Amino acid sequence: MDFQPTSSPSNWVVQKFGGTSVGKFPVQIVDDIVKHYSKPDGPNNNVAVVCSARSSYTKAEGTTSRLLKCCDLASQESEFQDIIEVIRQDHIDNADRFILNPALQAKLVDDTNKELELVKKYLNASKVLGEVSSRTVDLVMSCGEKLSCLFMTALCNDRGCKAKYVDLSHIVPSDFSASALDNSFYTFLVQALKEKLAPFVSAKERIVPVFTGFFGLVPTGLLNGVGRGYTDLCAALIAVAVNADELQVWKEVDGIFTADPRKVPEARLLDSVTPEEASELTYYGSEVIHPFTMEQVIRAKIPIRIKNVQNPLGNGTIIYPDNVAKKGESTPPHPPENLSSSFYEKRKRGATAITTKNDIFVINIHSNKKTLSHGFLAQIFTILDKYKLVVDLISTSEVHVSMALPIPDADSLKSLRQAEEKLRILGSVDITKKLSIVSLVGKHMKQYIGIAGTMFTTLAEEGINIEMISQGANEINISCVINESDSIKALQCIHAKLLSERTNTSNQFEHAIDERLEQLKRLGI
Ligand SMILES: Nc1ncnc2c1ncn2[C@@H]1O[C@H](COP(=O)(O)OP(=O)(O)O)[C@@H](O)[C@H]1O
Ligand SMILES: N[C@@H](CC(=O)OP(=O)(O)O)C(=O)O
Repeated sequence: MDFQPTSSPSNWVVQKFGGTSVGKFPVQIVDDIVKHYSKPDGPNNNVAVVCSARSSYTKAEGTTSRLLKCCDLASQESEFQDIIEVIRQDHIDNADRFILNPALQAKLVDDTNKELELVKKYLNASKVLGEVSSRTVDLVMSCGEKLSCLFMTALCNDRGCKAKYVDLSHIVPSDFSASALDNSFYTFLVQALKEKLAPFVSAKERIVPVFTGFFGLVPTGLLNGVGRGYTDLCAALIAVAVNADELQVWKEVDGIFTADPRKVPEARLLDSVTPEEASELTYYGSEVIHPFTMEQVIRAKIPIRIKNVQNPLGNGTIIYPDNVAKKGESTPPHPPENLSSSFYEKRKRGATAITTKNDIFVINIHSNKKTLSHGFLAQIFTILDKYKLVVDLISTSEVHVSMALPIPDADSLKSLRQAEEKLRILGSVDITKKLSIVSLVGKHMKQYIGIAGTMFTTLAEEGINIEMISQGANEINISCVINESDSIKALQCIHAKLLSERTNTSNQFEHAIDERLEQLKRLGI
């Protein structure tokens, strides 16, 4: 993929707002963030906004989840109207509450009703067929981002910040022939987004484009191909298209912490993490940023900054590789260096963060030796693939396989039970539920001896039983599976041993000595 970014500043920042932020803090987003970043006596940037569908409280009860529930109901030929009414009422109450200008408010209510009528049409057609295609799911899902962005555009204009709604739900033409989400598809999207941005880039007057954080009907279906959290990827592609100086992902936390601050009050805010670390944290339970986001922006040398909507002046956390030059710099840092911490600061911490993921089941399969071991693994994965079951961790010997799988809902449990029946043909199967994965993540852990040992000894000292152990092939993740009821205790005790401020301070002596020894070595003493 060749985006050919220029190294000079473009004076554009792309700001992505998640669903719960739009739901809870819309006025702060407009007044303290969008207006602030674009004002002449402030950072004076051109701002492009990208929003996800609104959630008043949690993502699980948000608009996207509700729309997906409607798709489920339609596919079972059941009634979905009540949920559409809940979505309508929620958005209309919101318009009443926040939009003061009567004309803007009336237009917003009208646009909201029109979008929901369209969704009802798609769902009614699917209900008759008793089947909802992935294309229909995408069309229905896009309504969430449309409603949210219609509202945010109206709110910006209502509060004196000129903004224009940009609907991306048809950016991929229906006859587009790509069969996969590959580089050529992303190149096509970036080009199409450049065209959408062009009028804003060339405009004499500053107008904030508000992009629906939904980029159309992608080849494999957005939900299958990208999954929930797709707005991060959409924002990344917009950042690449405008060659932004920074992609800002605004959340309800100050940035990325050494652990979920809700579960570990001593968790520390990190200045910077690498894209690999951010991906691992997201895969293993800390929903930081969608893993597909990073590749797009980092190729174009655009740093990603995670920031808090409630604390806009905080520095946040930067996601950027520690061995790649930034936009505007010709050479990468040497020795490899995080953006704001020194080499020794980074070495000192070893592990970067810890995370847990609940709703895990472990399947143990002991081969009946009727197939050779290579056939044994191949058959297991064919069965799991058939039931769309994802394996988070695996540990194997020639005749025994243990796998940790996320089973977060009734549908995946049903698939697991169906797969179990087939797996029994291969050998004895036992399944343990209510487990949790604990993952210690850190790009620099491999330079240390004894981190895994400390992690597992700490769990043993707390009387926490380990069900399974696995170290990721990329060497930035050491994981184990424990009882879900122990997960908070495990997080807190490992954090205290390997990640707390106190641990780092006590390590300072050790590293001061290390540093001195290296100096002496350099001097040949
Ligand atoms: N290591 C971590 N650093 C920061 N937040 C974390 C971490 N692990 C888990 N979290 C949780 O992830 C959530 C992400 O922020 P939130 O604004 O709720 O997301 P969204 O933008 O998807 O709405 C926070 O509630 C936070 O408690
Ligand atoms: N609205 C979509 C896309 C998204 O990215 O959401 P959020 O930015 O709130 O995580 C979802 O719920 O998955």
